Amino acid sequence: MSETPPNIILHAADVHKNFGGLRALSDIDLQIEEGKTHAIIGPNGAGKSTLLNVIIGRIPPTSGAVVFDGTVLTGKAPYEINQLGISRVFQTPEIFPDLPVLHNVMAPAFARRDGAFRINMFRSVESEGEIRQEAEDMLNDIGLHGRREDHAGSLSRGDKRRLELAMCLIQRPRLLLLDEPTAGMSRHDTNSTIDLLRKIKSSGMTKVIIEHDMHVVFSLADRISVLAQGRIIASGLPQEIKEDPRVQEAYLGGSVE
Ligand SMILES: Nc1ncnc2c1ncn2[C@@H]1O[C@H](COP(=O)(O)OP(=O)(O)OP(=O)(O)O)[C@@H](O)[C@H]1O
Repeated sequence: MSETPPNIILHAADVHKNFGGLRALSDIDLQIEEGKTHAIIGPNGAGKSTLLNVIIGRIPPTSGAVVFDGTVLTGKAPYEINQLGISRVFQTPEIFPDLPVLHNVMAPAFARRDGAFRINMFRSVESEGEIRQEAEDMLNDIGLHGRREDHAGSLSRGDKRRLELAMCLIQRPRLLLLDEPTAGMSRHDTNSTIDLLRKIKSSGMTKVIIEHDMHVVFSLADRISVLAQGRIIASGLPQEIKEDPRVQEAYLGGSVE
């Protein structure tokens, strides 16, 4: 009996991006399988953030296209791409610093339910028991429940990142893009974030993760693609990538562990 072919939920096809004379991305062909965690690794300046920005519509590619579940994303505005079910956790957390932590998580849950943010949303917050409960459960999962009444701006950098992750997860995206989700976190917080990301794996959410920390990469990734100087030099299972001499070479002769 033949195996069912994997469902490719995202395909970046023949993507190129030039910044003036600089070729930030060349010949990118990246296929992301539905339900998997796909890590993109590579040295500084390899083009990882540029690739993520092309996927979410923040940067138009010079040529090529990105297709999500049969829909061409290229040319769409970031909010349209978000409405298709793609969320991204940024390197610099995008939160509402003057609002309580709990309301930060409730806001995107309202947006998911209503399709857009409503100006006076928080007037009806207390009556929105279901959403409040969902947000509280999410804060419990992410370890921030004890801080729910504090202003988000007062959180540590690592906690702000976890809050932003909660804000993305509560939208229940089909594809979650994580740009160095554990940067700035202590080892303890990094490990709890790994645990949380593992936990949501069972929900079937597809994740693309950019990460420098190899402990995080090898704890989470089902597949890894390696970018170097704007090109994908290797793509495969974690063990294959670990043993690939081209990857070792791209990391300046260091070992990938
Ligand atoms: N807006 C921009 N204008 C001009 N050059 C840019 C721009 N954004 C990125 N670059 C350049 O494109 C190349 C790829 O950058 P990018 O930030 O995508 O790499 P990266 O792999 O994410 O690096 P890091 O791991 O350090 O975050 C770099 O040479 C960078 O200087």
